[in-house]
Amino acid sequence: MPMPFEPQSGNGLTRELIEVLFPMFEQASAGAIAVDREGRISWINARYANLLGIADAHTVIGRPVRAVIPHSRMPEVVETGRPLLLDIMEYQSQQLVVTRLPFFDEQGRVSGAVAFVLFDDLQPLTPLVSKYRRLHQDLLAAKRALAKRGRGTRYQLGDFVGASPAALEVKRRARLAAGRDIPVLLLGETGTGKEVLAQAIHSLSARAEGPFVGVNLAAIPENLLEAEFFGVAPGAYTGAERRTREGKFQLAHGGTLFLDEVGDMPQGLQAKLLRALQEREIEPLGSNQVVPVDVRVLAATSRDLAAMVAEGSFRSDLYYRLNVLEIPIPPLRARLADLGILCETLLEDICIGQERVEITDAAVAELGRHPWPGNIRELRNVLERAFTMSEGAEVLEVDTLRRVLPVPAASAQPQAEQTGAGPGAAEPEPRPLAEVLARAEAEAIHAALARCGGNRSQAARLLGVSRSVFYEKLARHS
Ligand SMILES: Nc1ncnc2c1ncn2[C@@H]1O[C@H](COP(=O)(O)OP(=O)(O)OP(=O)(O)O)[C@@H](O)[C@H]1O
Repeated sequence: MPMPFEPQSGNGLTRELIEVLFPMFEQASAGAIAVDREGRISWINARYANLLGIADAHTVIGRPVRAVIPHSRMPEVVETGRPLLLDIMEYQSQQLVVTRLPFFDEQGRVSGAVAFVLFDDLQPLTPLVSKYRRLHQDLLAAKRALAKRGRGTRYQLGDFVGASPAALEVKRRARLAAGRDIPVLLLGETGTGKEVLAQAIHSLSARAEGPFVGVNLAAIPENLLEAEFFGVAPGAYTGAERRTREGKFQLAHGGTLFLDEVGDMPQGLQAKLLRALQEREIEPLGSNQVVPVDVRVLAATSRDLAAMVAEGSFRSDLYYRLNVLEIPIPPLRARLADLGILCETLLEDICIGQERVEITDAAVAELGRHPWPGNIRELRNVLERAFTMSEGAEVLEVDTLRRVLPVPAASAQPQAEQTGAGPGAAEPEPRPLAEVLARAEAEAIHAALARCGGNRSQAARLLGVSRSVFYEKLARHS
């Protein structure tokens, strides 16, 4: 050993190539072997024999390669005449990365094959393998998202996570709602999953193949709402487009119209919406023609709509029209039994394409002490921040969560006061101004939401900003 390598004969290019490449490959590889056209070992170098734990290489010459290396694919190469350029082969507990090439005689017939072990352990390939896995998972996630978007929705009923009695009751009602073509009113604080449920009801309903169109009444300036709902006829007013602009009603024709924050609908529009629902037709702005529409309305609000009816700020006839079936969704603090499963599901989603992270029971219990004014949206946000801060740790611990949980409004005090240290003794670490401002803004938003029991219109008023500015900031910090 080593024995000279002598392919019995070869046709031009292949033989030349093998002659040029062979010494290089043999030197650079962790082992090399050759077989004849029957798949019997005709040559093996000392390094490979060593790697396979063969004390005397001569003892294997002439033996069928599979008798020595059970998972070898050399017989396949000599049979097909096709190379296997990159393969991972198991040998006992090892994984070997191998390349196998056939060689030919002058008549172009396969006369044998050579194989090189490129790596005898996968460690050097780890960055490549994990990048491949990440890309593969990203691709799967993108395909799933695309498939759902094709139907206009991203959520199914299974996406409303929870097994507490309260969560099961919500799902029972959602199934009931899906089976009947009636208006449904979803009641719940911000981030409790009203939109998740609305989409799930649509996906389960007979209108599933039709469009799902959502409109957030609190996020659209009042003067644009009517055009947004009913569309605009060509040249309806100075500066209006020449083409017809379709409103949400037309866009939702044959499907479902989801009216989010319906409690924020101005009185004028309430009357027009009621008419549209009763007559099943609409009149685009600037047009004197009515257009028939077939939509099923799902409405949602975080406000106390019954109280608004009692005080006269919401039309009672519209309220009864929308509220044929009511689905109250409890806030997260009222179904803490679901916290564990929610964390698990949300973390799975957050980690897509990256290493999976778990959460300890103690950390879940710590989360249970927070009031969650922003509900599941806020929980997701906290877990995302914890995941980022955990810097590759496999488990989220209590300490990491304490660092990212918003400080409850009542106990938010300067650090020096909390530690009892004198002035200047516990100076906070300077952070970039943008980060400090963003954190202060997020905390103010959470504190306002907590104070108003999740009612965003009230929270916006408390902070002295318009509803649309509040929504925009809420989305940024959620
Ligand atoms: N039960 C749930 N299971 C899993 N994820 C949920 C659940 N409820 C809400 N979420 C997640 O929380 C986020 C907010 O949900 P959604 O937009 O449906 O809430 P919402 O009640 O409509 O909020 P808003 O009133 O502010 O519009 C989404 O990322 C959603 O995926």
